[in-house]
Amino acid sequence: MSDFVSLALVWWASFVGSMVATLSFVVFLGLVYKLCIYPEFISPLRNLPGPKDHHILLGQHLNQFKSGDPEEPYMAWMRRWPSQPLIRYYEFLHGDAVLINSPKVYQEVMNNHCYSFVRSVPFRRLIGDIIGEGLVFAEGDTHRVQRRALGGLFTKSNIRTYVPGFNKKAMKLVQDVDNAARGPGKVEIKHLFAKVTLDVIGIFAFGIDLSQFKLRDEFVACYSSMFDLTQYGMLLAAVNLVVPVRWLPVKENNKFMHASVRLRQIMTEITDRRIRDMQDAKRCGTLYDNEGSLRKKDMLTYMVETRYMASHDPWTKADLVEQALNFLATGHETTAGALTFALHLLFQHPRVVRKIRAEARTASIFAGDFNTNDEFGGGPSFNQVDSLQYLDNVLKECLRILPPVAGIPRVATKDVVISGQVIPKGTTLMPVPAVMHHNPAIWGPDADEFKPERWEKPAGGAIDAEHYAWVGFGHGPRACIGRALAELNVKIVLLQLVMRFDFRPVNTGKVPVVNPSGQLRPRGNVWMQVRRANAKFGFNKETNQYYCL
Ligand code: HEM
Repeated sequence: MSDFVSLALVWWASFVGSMVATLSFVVFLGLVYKLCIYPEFISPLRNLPGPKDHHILLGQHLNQFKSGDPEEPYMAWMRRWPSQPLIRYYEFLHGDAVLINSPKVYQEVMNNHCYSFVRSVPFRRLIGDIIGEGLVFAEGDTHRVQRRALGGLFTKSNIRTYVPGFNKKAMKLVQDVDNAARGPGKVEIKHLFAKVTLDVIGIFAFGIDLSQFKLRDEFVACYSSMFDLTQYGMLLAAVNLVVPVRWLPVKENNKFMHASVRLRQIMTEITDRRIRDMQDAKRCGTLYDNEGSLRKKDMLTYMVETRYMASHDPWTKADLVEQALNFLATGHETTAGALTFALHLLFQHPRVVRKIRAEARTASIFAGDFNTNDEFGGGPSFNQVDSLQYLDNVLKECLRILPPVAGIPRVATKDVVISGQVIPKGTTLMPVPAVMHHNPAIWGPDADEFKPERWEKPAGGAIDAEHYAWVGFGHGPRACIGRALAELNVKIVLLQLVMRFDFRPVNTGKVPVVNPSGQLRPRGNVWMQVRRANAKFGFNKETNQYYCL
């Protein structure tokens, strides 16, 4: 009997041993195929140009993390192959990825074949907890339905109705900056802009003055915990792109998850209260005005009425919370980034500042002494802001030089042919706005220079023809839904500040940014010296325009 048992044990051990050996051999063969044979000899992308300095397992993830800037490696590849529309690189375990490097490819991916691609898993891991499961992560038909449901809120004609509220918030900002101008003479703009853009989103999306309820400061603190990462926090975020590690009980993760939970708590409270108030108002017959329109016009009220209270296919309360979080994050972070980079850039180009002031003066937007008799009144009207062509060019140029969105990767859900090239299912396509915006093959040898005048080219010039070369707000069915709101907000705030103050960056040159990140977020504070402007205006009778000295 004991002989039989030991025989059986020996047999079992050798069986397990040979199974392990076979399995290891199969895994080894699989890895050889995945890491060498498929990418080098079989992948339809094998003949595309691209960098070869990747890590054998981590692909370009390691170089991207080490570069210290979410755009830097892509920019280097664009500079090396400026005329190649597609540049191939590797992700984790030699997963195929392609950088979009021409307006035509951008158009085909983001417009013509938009729904053949979905957001990538690493991108969802990077920001999903922060921005919520709303429109940004909806796919296919769900995306089409949500976009249709919300699109009407973002039209220019609706946005213009918010101008008085936005002006009020911009004036509050002016007061804060003026306190700094009369006091320490310097001001930290990143957090100041985060506050004003949150205030604006509060009015537009929730019909609430967030600053009054002290919610704004709590939101700023939550976003700061999630975005302003320490070196170790950035390392965790980078590892999390490849393997999920948010569950690890370390300080950085706890801080991140605490902020994520708190954001949802606050938003759930706001949504709960709004639903209750609207149900009460409906019972009392006060939900609508005499014309049958909702009395409150903000986005949350609209979503509760049209989607939560809908009899057909309603959204749940959790859906509303995720959508609201989506707009809170996408709306304020990008706009605050745009403002921070624009102000920093503008005041390194005094000539541009003078032209903005002269144009505003010509459009009768005056900067008076706001402590006594403020000629701005409540601020410029929508039509006044809309008429400022030079300011519009400046904004386009700011967003060209420093686009706040660093890049949102897509993954092909089936084989797609783009620009004659087969893109196999599962390939990551990477649109990086800065890559499109700095390519000398598209913009010419002065691609890196800040020149708002380049937008004055007559219609039909190179830039018009290359519509998809400027992608600050994206294009196609997934283009930025908040563009009109963002442009108006940035222009109003910039005008108010540029007309009243002279700034000077404490540190000139490139602002260091957080990495990894889907957006360009300054790392640390951004300080500017500030004093009240003493701009002098003159009037040119020949051109019938003001000029600024
Ligand atoms: C200067 C400020 C802004 C910039 C530069 C910007 C840029 C962008 C870009 C480039 C995209 C397209 C991303 C892609 O490739 O898929 C996008 C999408 C989006 N943006 Fe903005 N954005 C700004 C402000 C806003 C504002 C104010 C809101 C809302 C209040 C907003 C809401 C969204 C949403 C929801 C999407 C996803 C749209 C979809 O997938 O259908 N953004 N934004």
